[in-house]
Amino acid sequence: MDEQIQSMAGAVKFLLGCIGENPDREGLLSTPTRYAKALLDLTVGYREDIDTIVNRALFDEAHNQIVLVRDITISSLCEHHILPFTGKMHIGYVPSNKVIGLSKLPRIANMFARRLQVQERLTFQVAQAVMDVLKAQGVAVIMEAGHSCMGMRGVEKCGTSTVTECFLGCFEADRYRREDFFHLLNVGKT
Ligand SMILES: Nc1nc2c(ncn2[C@@H]2O[C@H](COP(=O)(O)OP(=O)(O)OP(=O)(O)O)[C@@H](O)[C@H]2O)c(=O)[nH]1
Ligand SMILES: [Zn+2]
Repeated sequence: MDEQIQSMAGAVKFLLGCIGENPDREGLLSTPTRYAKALLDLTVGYREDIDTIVNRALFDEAHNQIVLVRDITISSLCEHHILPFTGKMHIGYVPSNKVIGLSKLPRIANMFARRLQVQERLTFQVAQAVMDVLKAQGVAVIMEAGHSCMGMRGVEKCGTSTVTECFLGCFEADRYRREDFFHLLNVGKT
C-alpha cells in the first residue's frame, strides 16, 4: 500500500479508537484506508494546476456581453471542522476578445472546492482565477451553500444557506453590469 495512505490510515484508526470504536471489528477493517483515499480525493485541488485544467481551451471571439454558467454544483470541506459544505455556484464573465470552454468554469471551481476552504475564499479564488486566465473585462461569482457544521452539529440549524459574492473588473465598477448579471441568473427560472 502507498506509504502516504498507510500513514493516513493509521491516524484514522487512532481516531476510531478515540471515539470508543473498535477499529479491528469487521465492518471497520477497511475504513481507515477508505477514508484516507476519500480525503485525498476531496483535497485533490492542492495537487492540480490551472493550466492543465484549462487545457488551452480559450477561443478568440468578439463577444463582449455576459457569459454565465449557472447552477454549478459544489462540494467542499470547511477548514474549521473538515465537514462538507455543498451548494451551487454561478460564474459569469464579460470577455475581452477571448472566451473559455464552458466546462472549464466548473472545472476551475472544482479545483478550488477540492481543498479545505471557507466559502468566502472559495468564491474569491474562483473569480480571481477566471479573471487571471481570461484577462476578462469582469468576472462575477455567486455561491449559495449549506454548511453541515452548522446543520449536523454546533448550532444545529439545518436548512440555513450562506450566500457569498465576488465581483471583479466591470462588475465591481458598474452596477448596471451587476444588474444584468442578476437578471441573467433568473432567466427561464420563473
Ligand atoms: N466565515 C465562514 N465561517 C465558517 C465557514 N465554515 C465554517 N465556518 C464557521 O467557523 C466558525 C468556527 O468557530 P469556532 O467557535 O472556532 O468553532 P466551534 O466552537 O466549533 O463553533 P460552532 O460552529 O459555533 O459550534 C463557526 O462559526 C463556523 O460556522 C465558512 O465557509 N466561512
Ligand atoms: Zn465548519
